[in-house]
Amino acid sequence: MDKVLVVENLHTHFFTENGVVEAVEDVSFHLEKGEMLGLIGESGCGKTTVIQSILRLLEYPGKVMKGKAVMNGIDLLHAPMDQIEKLRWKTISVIPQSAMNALNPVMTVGDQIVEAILLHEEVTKDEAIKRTEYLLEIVGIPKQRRKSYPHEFSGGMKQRVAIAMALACQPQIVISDESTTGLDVLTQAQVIAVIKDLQKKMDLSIILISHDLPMVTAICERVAIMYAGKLVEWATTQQLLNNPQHPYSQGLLAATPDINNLDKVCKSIPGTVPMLIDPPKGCRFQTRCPSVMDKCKQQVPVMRKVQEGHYVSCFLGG
Ligand SMILES: Nc1ncnc2c1ncn2[C@@H]1O[C@H](COP(=O)(O)OP(=O)(O)OP(=O)(O)O)[C@@H](O)[C@H]1O
Repeated sequence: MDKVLVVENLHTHFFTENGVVEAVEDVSFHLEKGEMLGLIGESGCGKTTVIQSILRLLEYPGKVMKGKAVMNGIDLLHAPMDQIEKLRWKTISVIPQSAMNALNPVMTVGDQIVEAILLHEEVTKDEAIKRTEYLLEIVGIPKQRRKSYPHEFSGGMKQRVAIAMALACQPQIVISDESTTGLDVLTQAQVIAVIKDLQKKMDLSIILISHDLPMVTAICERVAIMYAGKLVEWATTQQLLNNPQHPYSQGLLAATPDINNLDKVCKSIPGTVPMLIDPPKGCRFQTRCPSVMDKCKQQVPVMRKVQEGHYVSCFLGG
C-alpha cells in the first residue's frame, strides 16, 4: 500500500520556566492511503503535540528538535512555511476539537466553506457554492442549510459543518483531533459514522486522535498507542486486540469494558503518568509496569518489529 505520510524519529520539546518538557520523544509511524489510524493515549501523552509538530502549528515555547514527517516527498518539518501553507487544506487538513471555536458566529456556514475554497483554490464562486452544497449533503446536512448561521445548528450539526469545512479543498489526509469531545454519546457515534463513511467514499487517509479505545478499535484499521510522549505500540487493530505486546496496551485493554463480555471485570492501571520534565531514565512506563526489569530502568527500548505491521517498544519478548 502507498504511504501518504511517514513520520520518523520525531522529538518535540517545550522550553518552560520550570524546565524542558520532553513532550514527544522518538515517535515514528506511517499512514497508508485510505486507512484510518487511531492515535490513542491518556491526556498529556503528546498526541496533539505530534499533530501540531507535523502541521507546523506548534507555538512558543514548543520546538521540534529532531525528526522528519514526509508527505508527497516533502519533509513538512523542514519545508519553507509558504510551501506548508499551500499544503494545508488542499493536501492535509484538520477537523478541530471544538467546532464552536472553528466556526465564525457572524457568517453563514455556507459562506465560511465557500470562503475557505476561494482562499485556497482558483475556482469561480458558483463552483465553490456547488461544492459547498455537495459537502454539506455528504455530511448529512440539507444543502439549503448553507444559509444558516452556526447558532442555528445543534452541537452535532456544527461538528458536521467542521468536517465539511476540513474537506473543502479535497485533502488527501484528514486529522480529527478529538473532534467529538463535548458531544453526547449518541451524537458522537453519528459524527464518527460520518467520518468513517467519508473515509470510504472519498478514499481519505485519516488520523483519528482519541482517548476512547473501544471507539478507535471499532473503526480504525490500525492503532498507535502513546504513553508519556513515546509511541509504545503500533499495530493493526486485530493484532492489538488479539496479541497486545506492551504492558501498557495490555493494561489499557484490561481497563476497557467489552460489549461482548459483560462479565468482564475492568482493572485500572495502578500509579500515575510520570512528569515529562525530567522523565525517568530508561522506559517511561517502568514505574507502572507489572513486568519491570532492571534493564528497563537503564535503557530506552527501541521500537522493534513483532510481525508484519506490528511494532512495540518493550524489552519483554524481544
Ligand atoms: N504550550 C505548552 N507549554 C508547555 N508544555 C506544554 C504545552 N503544550 C503541551 N505541553 C505539555 O506537553 C505534553 C503533551 O501535551 P499534549 O497536549 O500534546 O497531550 P495530549 O495527549 O494531546 O493531551 P490531551 O488528550 O489532553 O489533549 C503535556 O505534558 C503537556 O503538559
